[in-house]
Amino acid sequence: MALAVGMRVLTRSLLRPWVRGPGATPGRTGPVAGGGDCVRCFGSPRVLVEPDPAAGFAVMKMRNPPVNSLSLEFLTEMLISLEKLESDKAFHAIIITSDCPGIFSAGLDLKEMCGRDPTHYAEYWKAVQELWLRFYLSHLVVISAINGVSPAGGCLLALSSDYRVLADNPKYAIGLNETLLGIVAPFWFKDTLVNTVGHRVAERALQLGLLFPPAEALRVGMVDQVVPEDQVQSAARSVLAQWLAIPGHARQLTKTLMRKPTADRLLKERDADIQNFVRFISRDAIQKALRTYLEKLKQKKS
Ligand SMILES: CCCCCCC/C=C/C(=O)SCCNC(=O)CCNC(=O)[C@H](O)C(C)(C)COP(=O)(O)OP(=O)(O)OC[C@H]1O[C@@H](n2cnc3c(N)ncnc32)[C@H](O)[C@@H]1OP(=O)(O)O
Repeated sequence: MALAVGMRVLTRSLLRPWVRGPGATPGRTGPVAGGGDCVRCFGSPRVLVEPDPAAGFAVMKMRNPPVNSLSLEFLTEMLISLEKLESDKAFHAIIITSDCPGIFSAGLDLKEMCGRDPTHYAEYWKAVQELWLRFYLSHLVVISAINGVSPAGGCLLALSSDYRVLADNPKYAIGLNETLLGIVAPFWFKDTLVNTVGHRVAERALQLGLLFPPAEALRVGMVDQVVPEDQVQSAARSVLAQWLAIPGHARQLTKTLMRKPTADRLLKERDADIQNFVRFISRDAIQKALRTYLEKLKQKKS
């Protein structure tokens, strides 16, 4: 409920023509990454959408610096942008990528799960569920152009796409590393991984909290393609052509056929999953583990 209200308010206030660059004003043209001008860009503070309606797709750039952690506001803005693209018949596909150098997404925002009250945890988890359901079941072709590291929730986002292109940089590890934080990936994270890499690889990866560097990620099927870093966007665009050449209704129905049973598991027990999350995350031992992990991240710097 709170999410629905929040989304309505944000839709009105944030989805405006978006123009990049200092001093830019809505409605004017601004420069876009990779050169050229972006006349039709729109979005919100944390999500830049570069549409190419003639080609039938848009690029959704995550820019929640420093690490694209999936805060409540950021999740909400992503959902709104996705909804806008899904409701426009000009778009058949999106490419998700990052505007934060070296980071695709650091996953769920640990600050949303630490030191807050149960009402907040419930609202946050509902938004996380919603993001996964919307991306996983989107009728659009969703391609991830993974141009940075993507642990845990960042990996889940990539796994929810139809196709993953990863930049070949040994630092750009991908995986569900929850156990390293002392937490447990919920069943729908696990199911999404199993559907991608199979049961055995998922079982080992989940228990050990493995983060796979590009060559390994390709070998186990976590990603579909590894390309030189400067080619990740162009490779994503090239592969899109193959997906868009398939009759849309047939591809969409097939996607639903493949994914709906997995999504239905969560849909059937959504409230119970929220209660479970709130109970789990509120435990003193879990709060302590998360605080320690955040502290370690800080200490790494000094
Ligand atoms: C029954 C239910 C069970 C619960 C299930 C919960 C499922 C959870 C899923 C998740 O996604 S949990 C999050 C997992 N993410 C990680 O483990 C990544 C942690 N971050 C990193 O490893 C690194 O930050 C990085 C992404 C590799 C980037 O490294 P870099 O050296 O470039 O930056 P840092 O100096 O480490 O970080 C900058 C800044 O950002 C803060 N930060 C990093 N990650 C997060 C995060 N996930 N949430 C919130 N904040 C994050 C970090 O603390 C730094 O902050 P400051 O020190 O500058 O204040």
